Amino acid sequence: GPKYPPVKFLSEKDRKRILITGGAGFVGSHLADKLMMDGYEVTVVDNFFTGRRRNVDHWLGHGNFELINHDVVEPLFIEVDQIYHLASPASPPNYMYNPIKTLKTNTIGTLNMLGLAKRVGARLLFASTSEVYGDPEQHPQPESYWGNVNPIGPRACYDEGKRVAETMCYAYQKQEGVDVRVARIFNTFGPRMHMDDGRVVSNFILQALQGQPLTVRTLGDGNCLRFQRWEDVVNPGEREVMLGYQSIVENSIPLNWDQCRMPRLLLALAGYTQTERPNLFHWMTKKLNRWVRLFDPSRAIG
Ligand SMILES: O=C(O)[C@H]1O[C@H](OP(=O)(O)OP(=O)(O)OC[C@H]2O[C@@H](n3ccc(=O)[nH]c3=O)[C@H](O)[C@@H]2O)[C@H](O)[C@@H](O)[C@@H]1O
Repeated sequence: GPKYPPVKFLSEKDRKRILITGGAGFVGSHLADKLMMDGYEVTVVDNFFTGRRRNVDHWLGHGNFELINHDVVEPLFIEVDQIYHLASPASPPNYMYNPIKTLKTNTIGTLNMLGLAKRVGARLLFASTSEVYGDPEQHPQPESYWGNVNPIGPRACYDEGKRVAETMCYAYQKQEGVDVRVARIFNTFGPRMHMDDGRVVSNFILQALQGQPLTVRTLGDGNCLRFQRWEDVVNPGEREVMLGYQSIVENSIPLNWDQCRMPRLLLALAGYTQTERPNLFHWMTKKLNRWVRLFDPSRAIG
């Protein structure tokens, strides 16, 4: 039979049934791996808009694993103990490709998953985003910051979709007693990201591999966008759900490199040295960079 990664044995009582929406996507599939290896029963739901079957195909046929081709905009009736609701395109070119669909996914899709959580009494974690802060007027942004979003701006379908989804989560908590968690995820990178994702890390890698200048944007004061590895998103997110931390958490652990340092490392990995190719950086320094979002890690690690 097929060879699967090693899976812990859990007794039937401990073997929670866990739904991951968007579970064939970049972050969702790493979460699926973690929960599978921890011995849980994992159901992945994905419509394969940006998710890929190959991200989870190493689990197909495993007794603890199920893959359902389903769009969360349609209601879903299954029996589960926990829900990780990650379904949504996350990179700007993807979510701006069909803004109405992005809105439906984050609003109707979230409503459906909250309805499911309410019916079966499941705890639900909603994957929100640093984009709820919009063009922040405060640096870094703590969870208590309300944000500064243009409701009709080019990113509004995603930003406002995630904002109303957060509102729905806490409405279902207050009115219906649904046990919710909201994690605001900041720029994440790692294996299984699309090469054409359009966000900065994959852009840098592509530029480095093609020997093109790396387009690095920095703030005048030397501050840069911060990144997190996928492990630093999946593990705290999982801990929040399993251990029952409550309230909104910026789901971030600071990584010791940022947008200023990362390009040098990528170039080294691509086999270049700066002396060989002195023009490999294209630094763009701006006095005030409204779009820069920096997380405040105190709550996530405190
Ligand atoms: O309109 C209202 O007045 C009511 O709206 C919701 O109730 P309801 O629309 O019946 O639906 P929920 O049970 O909250 O579920 C929301 C959605 O999730 C979907 N759902 C529900 C359960 C399920 O297992 N799966 C699933 O996809 C349903 O199709 C529904 O569209 C609220 O929960 C009620 O408090 C409110 O009174």
